Amino acid sequence: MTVSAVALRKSCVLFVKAEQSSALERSSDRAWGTSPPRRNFVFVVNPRGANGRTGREWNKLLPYLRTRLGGQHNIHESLTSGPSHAVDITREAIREGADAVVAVGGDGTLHEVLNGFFWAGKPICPIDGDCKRTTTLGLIPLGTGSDFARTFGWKNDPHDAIERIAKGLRSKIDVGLINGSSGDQYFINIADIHLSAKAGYYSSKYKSFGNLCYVFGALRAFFGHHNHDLKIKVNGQDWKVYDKVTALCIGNGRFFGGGMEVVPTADPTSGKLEVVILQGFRWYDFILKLYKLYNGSLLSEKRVFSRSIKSIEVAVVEGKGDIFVQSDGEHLGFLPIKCSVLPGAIDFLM
Ligand SMILES: Nc1ncnc2c1ncn2[C@@H]1O[C@H](COP(=O)(O)OP(=O)(O)OP(=O)(O)O)[C@@H](O)[C@H]1O
Repeated sequence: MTVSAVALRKSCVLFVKAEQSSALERSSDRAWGTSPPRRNFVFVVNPRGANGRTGREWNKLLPYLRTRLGGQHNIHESLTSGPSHAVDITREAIREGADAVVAVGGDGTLHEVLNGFFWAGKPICPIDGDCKRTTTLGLIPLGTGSDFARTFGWKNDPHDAIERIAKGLRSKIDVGLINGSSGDQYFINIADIHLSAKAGYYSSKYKSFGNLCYVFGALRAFFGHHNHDLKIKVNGQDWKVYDKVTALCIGNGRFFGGGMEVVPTADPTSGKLEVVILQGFRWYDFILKLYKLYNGSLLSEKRVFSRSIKSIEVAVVEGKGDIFVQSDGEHLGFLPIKCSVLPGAIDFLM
């Protein structure tokens, strides 16, 4: 997707201006020789997230954030102007030497900020060339679903998030890399294929209904849905055919669709991804088994298969068959895809 050059220029100027003042603040810290260096935190805010709630909450939150974090941090605020803008803001911030880039919004915003940590298949380095100095990824979950935060038991509560940021605890977490029809894409939560991806595609059209968007999206995806035979290659071994696949989920995180625990064994610090394959499901199975999706017991179902992987390739067995693919709730295109884990690729503020 293209980004408005004007909007991008504006965001860069905003960051550069704040950088100049922070450089001054840093030198005065050093002159006194007492305080630790101030840290540059860039907050990438999607004002349209959660149907505009993110922007409204952020405006109320910013004065508190400045009070709580302003003593040790330079706070840089950057609002997105449209889809993909968060990718560009993040790349610019890392090149300028930001200590942390914090996504403020839902999983879509987090996904874009994550993708801003990479360029041409490699992590982005600061302009001064010091690639050992890593930028940390942070999150203030304020989206419709905010599903990645659920893996850590976090709520959509921005004050909790600010406390976590203030504590500054960091942990290395894994990232998934997908190579498909849209080129390289990184994901932090779940990549999924077929029915759930189609439901995600449609639910994005109903975000104005809040969490109900997932119900409407699922209902629309069921119309004309057929389970499909897929061939799958795990960890570079031989292709194996899985018949009547309803959905296939590759989890770094555990939840999607506004709280469905579809990959209950996923752990973003494990160095692996967990794959869950649902086979032969009919529409009424979802009604009967919906509670299992919400209480994390789906793996007890006979037609649900799960395993840990380092890499996976998925393709249709015959013909083209437009099988939807999404990652972190964002539509990515259609099969085939290759996917692998990048263990500990990101420093994350926990
Ligand atoms: N200024 C903007 N105007 C319109 N869309 C935007 C803007 N900035 C970002 N976006 C797009 O909004 C989409 C959704 O954002 P986000 O994920 O923050 O909220 P959400 O969809 O409500 O939450 P969740 O993904 O957790 O359900 C993203 O895919 C992003 O590309």
